[in-house]
Amino acid sequence: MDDSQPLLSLQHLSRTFGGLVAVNDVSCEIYRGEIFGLIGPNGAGKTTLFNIMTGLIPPTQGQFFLQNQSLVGYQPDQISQRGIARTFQNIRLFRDLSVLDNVLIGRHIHIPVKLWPGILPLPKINNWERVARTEALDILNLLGLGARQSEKASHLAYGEQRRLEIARALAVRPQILLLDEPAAGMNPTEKQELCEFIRYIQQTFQLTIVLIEHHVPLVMGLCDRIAVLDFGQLIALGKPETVRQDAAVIAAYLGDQP
Ligand SMILES: Nc1ncnc2c1ncn2[C@@H]1O[C@H](COP(=O)(O)OP(=O)(O)OP(=O)(O)O)[C@@H](O)[C@H]1O
Repeated sequence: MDDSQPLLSLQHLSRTFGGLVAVNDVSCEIYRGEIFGLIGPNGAGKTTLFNIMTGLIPPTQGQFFLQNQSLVGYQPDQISQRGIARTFQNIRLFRDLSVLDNVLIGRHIHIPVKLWPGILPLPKINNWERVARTEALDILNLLGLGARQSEKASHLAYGEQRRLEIARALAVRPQILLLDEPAAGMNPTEKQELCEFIRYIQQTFQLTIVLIEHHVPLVMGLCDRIAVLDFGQLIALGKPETVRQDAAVIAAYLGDQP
């Protein structure tokens, strides 16, 4: 693919809930390999935009494209198969399943239909399972969780659970990873480690990353470009140093930030 072309293109996306305009005519383009930040005050529409991009809710208006293919109307699993994976603001793990099984669940969207039981012989299915387990374990090892593979997810520390959520999203083999407030609930040291971790997975898995984050120093230090939403509208888009000095952004959001 030509890297001068956007990987993800949002075109005039809007979403209303009753009379409330949660996302209002948002257009922007995200390029391969970027770490792209999405910031804005509470209720600005950030998660709603993620929910649209992952097929959880349809936009009221507008389109979004992955490599020129419109994904409006696609279900979450179809979008995931095409390369967009996400984590959630509140950790959503299967707490009673093992660490490894949590990652395998992410991997299972790639089971080819022809491998479903009853269609192909058992050895083929077993082979697929073996490959899936090896890949899942590779991801866990890369994320420093390999030694914990058999433990229940609920036994992991908070920061480890966040990493496990990311491991599960990576098992989808995404091109784009959407992280919804990955630093929520972390102390300053953990936030610093998270920054390094995000850079590490971006390079190791050749990802494009879009992250929602309230911690401004983290976003400014980590992201290549930042989009700022306010009352559903895109009020600024650019490099961190440009966005930081934008009068509308300071008035809407940065004024009371550290
Ligand atoms: N399913 C829904 N039904 C009704 N209103 C909704 C729904 N989802 C979101 N909203 C409203 O849409 C607006 C945008 O919400 P959203 O969660 O996208 O904001 P946000 O920028 O992610 O906020 P935060 O930083 O607090 O997570 C809010 O006013 C919210 O109450």
